[in-house]
Amino acid sequence: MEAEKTGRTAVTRPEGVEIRGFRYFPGWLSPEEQTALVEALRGVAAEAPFVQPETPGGRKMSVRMTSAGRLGWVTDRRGYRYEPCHPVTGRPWPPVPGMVLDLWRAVTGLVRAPDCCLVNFYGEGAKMGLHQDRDEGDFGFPVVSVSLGDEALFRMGGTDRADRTESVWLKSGDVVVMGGAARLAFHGIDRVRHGSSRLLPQGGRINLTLRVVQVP
Ligand SMILES: O=C(O)CCC(=O)C(=O)O
Ligand SMILES: [Fe+2]
Repeated sequence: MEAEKTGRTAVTRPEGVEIRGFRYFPGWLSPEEQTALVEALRGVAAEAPFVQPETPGGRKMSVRMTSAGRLGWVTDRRGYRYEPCHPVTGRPWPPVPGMVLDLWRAVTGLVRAPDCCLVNFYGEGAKMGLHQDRDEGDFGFPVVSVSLGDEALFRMGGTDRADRTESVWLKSGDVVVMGGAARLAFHGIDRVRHGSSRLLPQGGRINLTLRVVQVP
């Protein structure tokens, strides 16, 4: 167990377990940290409103998205890519909240900060199909995912779409690191148990995905 100084109190972080190369840290964030993070994300969404994007094939995604950081992940008819500005406001994305950068450093041990903090919002019935994260320029850096709010069934596979998969219910405060062999592993959210958490007053789930996009 690793104790980390957060200013007022020393927080004990879970060690994590390995599932098919994914590193899973149940309960990384305390309830107080989760509340503070939601507050910080309200600030992000006020500057960069959530949009319900379209896939390159023209289908509306069920998840709503926004980003923080130097680059934001977007999708529309022109394809999946990273952009320096919000697609509707045209303004640069707001900075990644400090506590998210702290989490990235603590869980990865990396000095290099992520370029993108993608914020996914799952309302009732939203899900995300099995996919790989492969729009980044360097797969040597891990992807870190943070879950807040309602529980979600997270499916983890291998680098081939047909590989066997294993699923866990991600809960509020859980962190998953996709690095090494799992960096290009298929993953997705099959379903969310709407109303299973009280973190968000109206229910729903927020997922943050932190990525290094462009090196250097
Ligand atoms: O919501 C999640 O837990 C996964 C999100 C994800 O895989 C992505 O945004 O690429
Ligand atoms: Fe992903």
